[in-house]
Amino acid sequence: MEPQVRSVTEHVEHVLALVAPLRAGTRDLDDALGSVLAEDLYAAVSVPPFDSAAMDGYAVRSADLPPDGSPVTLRVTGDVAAGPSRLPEVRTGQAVRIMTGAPLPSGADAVIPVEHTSTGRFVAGAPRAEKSVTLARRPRPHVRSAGEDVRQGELLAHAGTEVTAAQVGGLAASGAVRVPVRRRPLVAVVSTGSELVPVGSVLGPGQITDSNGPMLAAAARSAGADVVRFGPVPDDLEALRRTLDRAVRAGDDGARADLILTAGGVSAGAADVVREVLAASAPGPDGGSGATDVDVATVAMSPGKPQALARWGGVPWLALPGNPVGAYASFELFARPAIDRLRGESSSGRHPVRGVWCSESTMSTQSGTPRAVRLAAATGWSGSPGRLLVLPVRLTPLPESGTVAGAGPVGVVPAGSHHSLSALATADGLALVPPDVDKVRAGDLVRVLLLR
Ligand SMILES: Nc1nc2c(c(=O)[nH]1)N[C@H]1C(S)=C(S)[C@@H](COP(=O)(O)OP(=O)(O)OC[C@H]3O[C@@H](n4cnc5c(N)ncnc54)[C@H](O)[C@@H]3O)O[C@H]1N2
Ligand code: MOO
Repeated sequence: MEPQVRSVTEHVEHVLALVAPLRAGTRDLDDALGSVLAEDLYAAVSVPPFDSAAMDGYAVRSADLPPDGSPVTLRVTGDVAAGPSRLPEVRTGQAVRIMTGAPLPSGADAVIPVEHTSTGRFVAGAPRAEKSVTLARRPRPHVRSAGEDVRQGELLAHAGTEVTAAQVGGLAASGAVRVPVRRRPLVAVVSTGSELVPVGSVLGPGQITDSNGPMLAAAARSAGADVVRFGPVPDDLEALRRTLDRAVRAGDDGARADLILTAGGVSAGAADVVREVLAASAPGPDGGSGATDVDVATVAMSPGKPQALARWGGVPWLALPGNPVGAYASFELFARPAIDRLRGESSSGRHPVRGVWCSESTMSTQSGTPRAVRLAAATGWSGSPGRLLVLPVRLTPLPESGTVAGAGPVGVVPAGSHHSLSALATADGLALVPPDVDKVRAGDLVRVLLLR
């Protein structure tokens, strides 16, 4: 099974072909935060639903106020607070006390803020004492018209976008109760390698802590997935097959996973057991699932070169390399887009790398997906000719006299080597340097995938 040599963009296409959006259902608005809308949402009611006061003050008829701005004294005939059951009417020569957000009584067409009247201010909790008020016409009526903010039937949110906290407010005000969303994908994360021990174990000779498992699980959660973690699994064919069979049924009551992510064992080593399992794609002796749609690739990126895709027991499987920075870079470039697609996010064309080659837009604003921005390099560094270099970088202030057109006040410097876990841990972003760039010079604009 010779690996296919391909670009990052080509590999993304293969990844996206492996997964399809999950079934849509509905969810209470209170539980919808972070879910992706399965349909466009329209306002069920207008906001505000009625004409209302934009200030605490007096509701008046503007026909009673002299156009030249001279003061007039009106009889105060009633109160209207926010959320009243009965509305007084404002007749000629009358004014009614009104609080911000309260419905405008019939007859009135303007609100005069209390601080611009003879009353001066309202005392919280004190009943109305004033019999009359002296006030004058103001430049603005301080009335919010019904539907001024949102009109009933107006498009509020697009299918394929993630529900944000701010959006929950708008949706609630516009009458949303249950919203059409897709469920969270269930991702099984499997670490492989006989040298690995779980977090918290005392290290024996030659052993290291499994850091990819917790890292990929956290990354998948940050992408909006539920996660079940397996391993670390030793480099043993049958142990890996058994774990993959369990991963297929990772959910509560054996519900199927939507995606399997493995880390490690995918290159050319004698103990690269993932490659071995993929090569022996028939079901195992114990009747396990077996791999189908096997696709082993050498992707033109650094780190993260060896990759494989398959299905195990029908579940899409992304086999990522073991080197921690390569595993993380692979997550951002391949696994996150796969999770986005399962969630029904309309992120195609906004992929941080596909975007580089497919459009001239400089920023991806897709919610849930780290944003790709263009920032100036504050120092120079070497590229990785023929491969996309994924380099952990830190943000740094640029010198005042920036000479680069389009550069902001912030630039980037390498956080360390592209193989260093400490560089990744301290990075603010990943610089994505295209394969045709052999040297990045100070001042060059580079695409950066922001991580925080
Ligand atoms: N002869 C060749 N050797 C290698 C090639 C190659 O093309 N020819 N490619 C190299 C590249 S590039 C990478 S990347 C690695 C990827 O190899 P694997 O995916 O098989 O990863 P492992 O060998 O299992 O591990 C690599 C490295 O990462 C450490 N690791 C693995 N899993 C974890 C984990 N869960 N937590 C922390 N660290 C982990 C592992 O100990 C190794 O040091 O292959 C190169 N070799
Ligand atoms: O692809 Mo490997 O992750 O270059 O080190």
